[in-house]
Amino acid sequence: ILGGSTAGAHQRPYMASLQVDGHHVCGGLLIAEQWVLSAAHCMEDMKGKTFQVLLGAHSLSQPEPHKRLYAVRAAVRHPGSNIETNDDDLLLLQLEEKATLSEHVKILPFQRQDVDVPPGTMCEAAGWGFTSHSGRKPDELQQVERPVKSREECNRRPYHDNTITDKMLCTDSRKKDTCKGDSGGPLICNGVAEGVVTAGARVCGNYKKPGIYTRIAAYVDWIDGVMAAAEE
Ligand SMILES: CC(C)CC(=O)Nc1cccc(-c2cccc(CN)c2)c1
Repeated sequence: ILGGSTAGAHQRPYMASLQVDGHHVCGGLLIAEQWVLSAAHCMEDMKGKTFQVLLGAHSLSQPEPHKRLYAVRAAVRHPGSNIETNDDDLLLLQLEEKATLSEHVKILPFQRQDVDVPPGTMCEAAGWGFTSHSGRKPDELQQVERPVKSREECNRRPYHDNTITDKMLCTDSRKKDTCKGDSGGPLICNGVAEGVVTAGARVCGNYKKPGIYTRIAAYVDWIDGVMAAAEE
């Protein structure tokens, strides 16, 4: 997160850190007791290694009473996701067991109505991604407030030039923005998860490349279907 601030400890108890070999790779959000939603791009460069999911954390390094690392039983990428585009950039992770919910570990409701967030709406992103262009990594969860940018404007040059689909949304990225390591985390508008951070143009804090998020409401059927199928 560029240009943001340290979140209040455990004020965002739905936040997940996706870890490989004990290192933070991507963010995620707890959407059900046994399911974390994240971004499909986070599985690149995994080289067959496995994810673990850290819940209940504020600091990545310090021991915290409610911090717990969960093994992943299943990782389900959206079938439409691919490395060339930002399309369908969603990943569902089934935890090895149901998460123990508490004041520090809570489910975040996501938007189920497939209606665009009005441009200008102030939303929040959070994550343990880079806090500088030089790639500084925070130990404590960071957050930033960003206004939604209309798809119509976001699709113009010099912005994303007609690559933003109805299943994506944009936020202004001047100075304050998401960055590497924030992928997979939530964009929260009025207390509801509306988006999942995608790497987009893989640049940060440049007003010409607004932040791109996958619109969760456009994938409700897929999300419900994957979770239901695992219950059978
Ligand atoms: C395996 C993946 C983690 C590789 C990857 O994501 N790289 C990468 C590099 C530079 C910026 C970003 C990035 C992420 C989230 C938001 C943004 C821009 N808002 C950029 C992402």
